[in-house]
Amino acid sequence: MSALTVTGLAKSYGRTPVLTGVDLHVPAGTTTALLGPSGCGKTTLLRIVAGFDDPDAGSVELGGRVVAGAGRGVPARSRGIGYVPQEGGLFPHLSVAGNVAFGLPRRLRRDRTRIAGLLALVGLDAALADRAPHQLSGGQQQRVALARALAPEPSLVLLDEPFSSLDAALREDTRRAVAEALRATGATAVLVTHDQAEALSTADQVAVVRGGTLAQLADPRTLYREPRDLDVASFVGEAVVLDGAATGGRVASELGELALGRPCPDGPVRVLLRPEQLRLSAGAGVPARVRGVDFYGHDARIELELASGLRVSARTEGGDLPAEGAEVGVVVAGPAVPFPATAPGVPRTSEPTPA
Ligand SMILES: Nc1ncnc2c1ncn2[C@@H]1O[C@H](COP(=O)(O)OP(=O)(O)OP(=O)(O)O)[C@@H](O)[C@H]1O
Repeated sequence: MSALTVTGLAKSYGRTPVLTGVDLHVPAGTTTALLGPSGCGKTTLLRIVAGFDDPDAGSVELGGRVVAGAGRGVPARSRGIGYVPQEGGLFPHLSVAGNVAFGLPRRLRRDRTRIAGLLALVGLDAALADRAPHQLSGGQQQRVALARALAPEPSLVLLDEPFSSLDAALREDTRRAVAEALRATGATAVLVTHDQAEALSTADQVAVVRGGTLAQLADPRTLYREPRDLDVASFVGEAVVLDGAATGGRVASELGELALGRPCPDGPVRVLLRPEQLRLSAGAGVPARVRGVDFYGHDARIELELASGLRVSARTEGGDLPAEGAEVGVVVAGPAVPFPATAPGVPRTSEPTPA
């Protein structure tokens, strides 16, 4: 498996710039998720890496070899890249074994042990080997597609929204099986997704694509806890954003005096909290009115209205939930992350309701 390095990559379609200078390094044996809203250029980036499209500028290096840019263009078939498309793309006239064998060198195509090993790798029983693709669930089809992509031991595996057509339960199982198979083979992989939970839970690092470039490249925990700006913060999870005044590493805010997660100059500041940091407490904390309760089973999202009319979200375990209209106390756990008071594009959790 090889490291992937993308440098200064640019691509326009007609006069519309799609990628405007992407720098990305994926260390060998790790998985990077490309996360971004629809139309931000994730697939375009993946297609250039795969060799299906050429960049206008910049380069792609695989294992230290330039495969695109700088006057070079190694054809897709010679890059040693495995590709898993959105919906499997299995050959309908071949059995599961036939599909997986397609990825193997000719001399190994009849090796049932090898094929069973690849199916086991993606969590599938060898008994499925003789089925046709249409006799499999969507999740099983995606696992077969991954087994086929891994069969030739590619230098890099690209997965283009591989779980997007699956329903929630199947999606989670398939995602986990794919992540385990990638880890077990030491694959270098790039996963395109617009699902932040999928990106955070699957990848070693997440690249947030915004405006044709990378807004941030970081490991999942850093990205969630220390986003570069409030736009990234709200893209990778729900954000509670408050204005306040910082003094000596603490900030006075509408949710009381909060500790700051990193140093910032004294003065006006805008801070980020996550809804799971807001704890409801009877008889303690800052008073708030419950304006909505979304019950999800394992947890619940409580919409709270603060004294100023600002609405914020709390995430709590799904057990003892307050009634709508109830007055509760809010206590904040853990530090707030400071941003400049003038941070652009600030996504307030909710605008204050008019008086
Ligand atoms: N072959 C093409 N010709 C013209 N425009 C294109 C072409 N391919 C993509 N685009 C445009 O480039 C932009 C980026 O598309 P791309 O498919 O890379 O986005 P994406 O982030 O993968 O989106 P999604 O999550 O919806 O798949 C879009 O505005 C799209 O309409």
